[in-house]
Formats: sequence, C-alpha cells, structure tokens
Amino acid sequence: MSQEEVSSENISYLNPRVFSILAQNFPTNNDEVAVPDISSEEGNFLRVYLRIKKAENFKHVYAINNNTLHCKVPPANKIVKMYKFSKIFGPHATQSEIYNDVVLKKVTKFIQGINCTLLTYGSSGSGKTFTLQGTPTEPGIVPRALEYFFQTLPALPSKPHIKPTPSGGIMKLSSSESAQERLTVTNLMKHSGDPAQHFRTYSVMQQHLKDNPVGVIDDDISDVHLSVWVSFAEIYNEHVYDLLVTEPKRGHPRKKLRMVYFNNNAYIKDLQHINVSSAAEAYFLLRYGLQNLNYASTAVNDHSSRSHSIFTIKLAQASDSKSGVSVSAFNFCDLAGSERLKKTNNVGDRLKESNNINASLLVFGRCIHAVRDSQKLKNSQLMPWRESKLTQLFQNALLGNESISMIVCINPAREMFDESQHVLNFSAIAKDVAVERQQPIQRLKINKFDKDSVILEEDLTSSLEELHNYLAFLCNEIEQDGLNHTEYLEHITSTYKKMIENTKKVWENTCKDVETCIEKHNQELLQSSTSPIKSRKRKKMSVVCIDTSSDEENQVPNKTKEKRKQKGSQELQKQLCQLQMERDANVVELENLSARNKALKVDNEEYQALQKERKELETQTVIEEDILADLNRYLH
Ligand SMILES: Nc1ncnc2c1ncn2[C@@H]1O[C@H](COP(=O)(O)OP(=O)(O)OP(=O)(O)O)[C@@H](O)[C@H]1O
Repeated sequence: MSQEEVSSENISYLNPRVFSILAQNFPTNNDEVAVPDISSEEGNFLRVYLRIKKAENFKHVYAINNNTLHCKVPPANKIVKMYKFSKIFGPHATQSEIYNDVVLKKVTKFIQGINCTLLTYGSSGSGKTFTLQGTPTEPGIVPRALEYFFQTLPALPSKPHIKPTPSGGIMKLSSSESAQERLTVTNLMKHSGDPAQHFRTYSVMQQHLKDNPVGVIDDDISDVHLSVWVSFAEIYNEHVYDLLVTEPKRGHPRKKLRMVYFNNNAYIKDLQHINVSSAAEAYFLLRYGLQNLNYASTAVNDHSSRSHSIFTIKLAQASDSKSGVSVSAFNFCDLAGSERLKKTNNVGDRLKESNNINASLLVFGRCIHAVRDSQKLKNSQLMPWRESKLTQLFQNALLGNESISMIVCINPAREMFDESQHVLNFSAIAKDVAVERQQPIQRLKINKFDKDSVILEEDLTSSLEELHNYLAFLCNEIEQDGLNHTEYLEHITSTYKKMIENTKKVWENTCKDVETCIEKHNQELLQSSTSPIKSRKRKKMSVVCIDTSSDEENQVPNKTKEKRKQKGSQELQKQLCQLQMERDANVVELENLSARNKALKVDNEEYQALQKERKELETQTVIEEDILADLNRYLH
C-alpha cells in the first residue's frame, strides 16, 4: 500500500503506544523485535557531557582523561576539584564528533518511538547555541540530526494524512485539512523575505554534512503512514511564545501562550506544529524561528540569547496491519546562559531578563537537586516543578521517563572561573540523577471471544478514552475560563462603581461651586447697591452669578445692572454647557459599560452551558464505565 492511501477506518483518534512501529524494523542481531532500552548502554543515569570552549592560555581547567576534569581553584591553585562526565569534549572537538557521540543513537531511538530531550546548559557566551545550531560551515547538532532523520526515513507523502494531537494521540486529517497544513510552511516562506537565500545557506551547510551518517530501516514499511512536524517555542521573561508565527501587526504584542496539563503532562496550548516533508523545510523553520528569538548584546556575549528556546521534531506513525500508532518527540532545548549581574553590567530590560533567566535556572537546579535527593534517600519530597515554565515542560523528562542528555558548556578563560565553577557544580548533581527504564509496550489485548465482542470492547474502550480526554480538556478550559471570567467580572464591576462614584462627586462639586458663586454674587450685588465705588472695583473680578435682586431693591443704574445680568448669565450658560458635555460623555461611558456588562452576561450564559455540558459528560462517562464493567464481567 502506498503512503498516499490511508484507510480511514483504521486510523482515528488513538492514543499511542510506547514504542513505534518502526522499532520493529530496525535490524537486530537475533531476529527478535527490537525493544529499545534507554538505559542499557547509558548506565542508569542522566548523561551529562562537557564541552570546553576554545580559549587562550587556560591552565587551571584540564581533562585528565575522557571523563574526568580537574579544576585548580585560583588564586593559589592549591585546591584541585574533580568533576566526572559521561564524556569530555576538549576545545578542539569538532561539531561532528559531538553529534556522533551524543546525538546519533538518540535519533535512532526517536525513530523507534522514544521521546528524547537534549539540553545545553552553561554560562552566557560558553558555546551553547554554537553547539546546538552551529553555523552554515560548521553545522551543529540540530541540522545534523535533521539531515540524518530525513535521510533514514522513507520518502514522505506530499501531504500529511495523520497529525499528532497536543495530548499525545494521533488524528486523521481530511484532504482539505491536509492541504491546509501544507499551506502553513508556504505562508511562512512568503513572510521570510528571501527564501532563495535560505536554500543557498542550506546547500552550503549540506556540503559540510556529506559525511553525516545515514540510518537504514531494513523491513518493508510501505503500509506505515508517517508524518513529521516541527514546533519552536521560546520562554522569555517567564512567558511562552511561538517562534513559528508571522510577525504581529505593528503595535500589537506577540501572543502569549498558556501551559496546560493533560494526564499530568504539561504542554503549550496553541503552539503550532508545522508539517515538514524534507530536511530543507525543517531547516528553514529552524532558521525562521531563530530570527524571531530574543537576542541582545551583553558584556560577555554580543549576540546573547535572552530566553530558553525549544525546537521540537515530532514523528507520527500509524499502520493498518501492525495495529497501533505512535508519536515520538525530540526536544532540543537551548537554555539561556546563567549570568553574574556584576560581570554582564546589565541594567533596565537586560537586568530584568537576567533576573528571570537566573530565577528559572535556579528552579531548574532545585528540581534536579530534589530528584537526585529523593532517589538517593528513597523518599518522595515535593519538587518545585510548577515554579517555572521550563521545569513544567521538562518534568516528565527530568523524572527519567524519556531519554534525556545534557551538554554542559564552559568557557575555561580565567576571568570566567566563577561561572564555570557554578556550572560544573550543577552538572555534578545532574549526573547523579537516575533515568528509569521505560515501560514495556502496552498492546490492545485481542480477545479469544467472538470477533464482534472484541470489536465492541475496543470501540467502547477507545470511545471511553476519548470521552475521558475530552472531559479533562473541558475541565481545564472551564477552570481557566472560570478564573478569567471571575477576574474580569470583578474588574469590570469595580471600574463601573468607581466611574459612578466619580461622576456623582464631580456633579456634586460642580453644583456646590455654582451655588457658592450665586451666593457670592448676590452678596456683591447687595454691597454694590450700598457702595457704588466698591462695586466698580469688584467688577474686575470674574464671578459667575445669577442676579436675583428685584428692581426696587437695586439702587444701581438700570444699564449697569442689565450688563451685569447678561455677563453673569452668559458665563453661567458656558459653565452649564460644559457640565452638560461632561455629563453627556459620562452617559456615553456608562452606556459602554452597560454594553460590556451585557456581553459579560452572555459570556456567563456560555459558561453555564459549558458547566452543564461538563455535568452531562460526567454522567455519560459514568454510564459508559458501567457498561464497560458489565461487558468485561460478561466477557471474562
Ligand atoms: N567551540 C567553539 N568553536 C568556535 N566558536 C565558538 C565555540 N563555542 C562558542 N563559539 C563562539 O562564541 C560565541 C558565543 O557562543 P554562543 O552564542 O554559542 O554562546 P551561548 O552559550 O549560546 O551564549 P548565550 O547564553 O549568551 O546565548 C559565538 O560567536 C560562537 O560562534
């Protein structure tokens, strides 16, 4: 069967099993199904590698063998500290050596269906980005992995038929959805300025990847449907952004994304996963995202990343004959550099970034510490995963449920000694973290009873799972919306109250002013009628008044009295006009607020409807669970 033909009955919204279909097709020594073991050849601990950046005249840091680093503590150089690593790469190590030793096997595991994470950690300017991305002439780990990955896979269909869901399942795409998915890359290319330039850079890089190894999949996998997706996220100042979106319109801020939980796994809601069919396309998206990253010049690196970035490749696999689907992800995470505020001389925005970077790295360190301690002491202490976005995302990997490695980068220059010490101490703790063995494959049990019952049981299990998933999703949404809704309602009500109080106060004050003026003017008029000289002097004062005195009482000449009356009433008129305008503006504002209030009521109704739907779903779930239990009892 060709990649283009997919039978819609067999692929639906399914949850993946742990290992992929392709895992069965990698050559093995003894014809057994290859069940990859993430811990066997790596020992049971997190793999931590060290890369020492090129630097001149450094003598206090040196590797005594492939795994051990000695560090003389200045100024006396008498104390020597020793650090152990999975492997140390000295200043002359090439990009390809690092890729082959650290990443190559992981890409194979990734194709076999295992989730993999690779982090680079180190102080600012120590070479993290260089190690991951490299340059067109010295390509780093990510472009090398992409090249290997796409050369190992069979040719992909021109349009994807399956897509991973955010919760880790797979959905089947209709032909229009499939076409729509392909449009996303084309649109980004249109927005990227000069796509030809990009492909020129790519071909320069490819020239330097001629010796990159290629994997082989022996078996016939023509009935396995494959699709590849990439995403690129940035965590900047503790906010998450999608790097693969077109720039927002001028004056519009970038959209902040939310972290949500599904089955205790955090994922970034609304982060785009873009379908790619070749290494060239994936490399284009990588470069596109890198352009959108936050960089700035600091005293230690003139092109310093001010955020953590996570480039993810997802492989979705579905087979009609081999039963089941699989989704695996490979995360490449470039952590922002830890920095000493004194050394970087940061102020203003840079200082705020530094504080956020250091704070999230601190939580990262505390989590690693807590995992290590709880493993050593065999206790289950509370871990501060939720204190930073970074640790929320990598909780599962750091708990040992994925294949995870870290490349620690240091700049061995004398003036960077303090930073390097800090990084090395951190890596010593990280290296102690145990990685647990992954769970064996969970297959759907095929029953010995008649075929219809088996199908019914499978259908029911799958629909129940869907129902559970949807319920969890709905609960999450309701929780989030409920929070926003209440906050918004409170905000609008308090604004409303404040505005009404303000309007009242302004109106009362104005009325008081007018009354005082009238009183004053009347007194003046009374005085001027007894003393004409005084009244002439006072004429210069600007007093707004209403003349209430009668002709008989008034002793001033009629003309002067008439003029005063006119002037007084003109000014009063003016003031009244102004007040009228103010009141009109307030009325408009109040109308606006009423409209917003009405909208909120509509929102509220929708909220209530959602709650109702949730209740119905809960009832339905209970009923379906009962049916399933009955069925199970009947079957077994
Ligand atoms: N091993 C290396 N060989 C050659 N150049 C290197 C090496 N490591 C780093 N560099 C160069 O050093 C400079 C800083 O490196 P890089 O930007 O990768 O640091 P970083 O750790 O990512 O810093 P930040 O955390 O501030 O972003 C870059 O110009 C990079 O090309």
